[in-house]
Amino acid sequence: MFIKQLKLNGFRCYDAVELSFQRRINVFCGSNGVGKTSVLEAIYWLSTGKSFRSKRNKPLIQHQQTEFTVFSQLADEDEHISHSLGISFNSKNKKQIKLNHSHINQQSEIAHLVPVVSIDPDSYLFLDKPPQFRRSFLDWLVFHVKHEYLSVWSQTSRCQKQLNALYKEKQHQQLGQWESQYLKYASQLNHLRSEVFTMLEQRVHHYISRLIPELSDLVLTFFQGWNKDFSLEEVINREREKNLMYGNLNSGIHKMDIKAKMHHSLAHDVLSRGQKKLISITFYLSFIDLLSEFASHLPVICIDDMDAELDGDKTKILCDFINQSPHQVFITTVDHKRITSQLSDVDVFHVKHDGVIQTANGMTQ
Ligand SMILES: Nc1ncnc2c1ncn2[C@@H]1O[C@H](COP(=O)(O)OP(=O)(O)OP(=O)(O)O)[C@@H](O)[C@H]1O
Repeated sequence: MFIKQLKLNGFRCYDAVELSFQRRINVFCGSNGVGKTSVLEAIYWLSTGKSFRSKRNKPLIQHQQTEFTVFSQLADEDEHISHSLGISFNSKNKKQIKLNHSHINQQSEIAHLVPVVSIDPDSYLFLDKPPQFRRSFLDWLVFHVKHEYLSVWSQTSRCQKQLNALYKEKQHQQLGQWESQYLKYASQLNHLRSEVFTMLEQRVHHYISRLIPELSDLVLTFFQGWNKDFSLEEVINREREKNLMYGNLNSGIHKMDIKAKMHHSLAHDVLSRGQKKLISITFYLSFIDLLSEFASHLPVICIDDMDAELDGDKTKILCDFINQSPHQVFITTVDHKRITSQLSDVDVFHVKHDGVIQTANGMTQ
């Protein structure tokens, strides 16, 4: 599945724009602030219903407008249009998803149909971000790799909410029942996460040895959210008084993290910014590999500001990965010549001010 056509109305700086894409590599270039990232953001939004750079959706609505629409035609490998997908969002926070003219309630259905992986300036801070960021990253991967994830995750968070309410209200009677429900689902979720982490870890090491062999000593660990010397049941029993005192569950799967260490120090504290960016990229390349292997459809890849801060050799390795991959890829860059000379099968889009996009053959969209 790939994105053959994209129409944006009232999205960020785009009043109305219609773009046709080719199956492989599409590069958006232009000066700062002209709207390159916004195109990638729209593609990511289409799949996830979220922006990769804004926590809220309202800032995506063009100033002076009350709603935006992102519409796309999806094609199969033979380039035949197989789905038309339109998602609109308005200033009253109402989202409408239409797939082949039928209303869809669950964004997760679209995420399965057209998975999109975004590698953007936030992704490059993978090691510096708070644990929540790495947790979402791993959970997003588990969602695609393990089909039972969504139901286990929603049961776990339902039990956790209930438990937190009981701890807060100091309701001892029902605690045992909800703690054992929580334990059941949290253990399942922990198992799914730890299996996917092991797959991820193997691939990250593979990419580190290719991209940054000097960092091959990096040690990754899966922190499940509680002391590994005890079972979750033991921890919950030991911490019950504390949980009641603070009014919430202290340890559990909501504290999960991926820790990276170099020579016994946190990688975040000892690596250079460029090295941290490269390590981050290895996580995302591994993510793409696993999605390609397990998801029902090949993921579309968006890479924002691709070559910023990468030296020539590293940019070349990344270009080689893209050339060899079967994915549809969208890239933004300020100076396209540096990367397009190393990529094959590329369409270049020149993004100008005022939402005007020019294709290589001179057509203005
Ligand atoms: N809701 C909105 N309505 C109208 N314009 C907006 C809105 N949100 C952002 N913009 C503007 O859209 C423009 C495009 O921003 P975008 O981040 O896509 O640019 P870019 O080309 O990727 O820039 P850079 O190279 O600096 O990353 C910016 O000028 C921004 O101020």
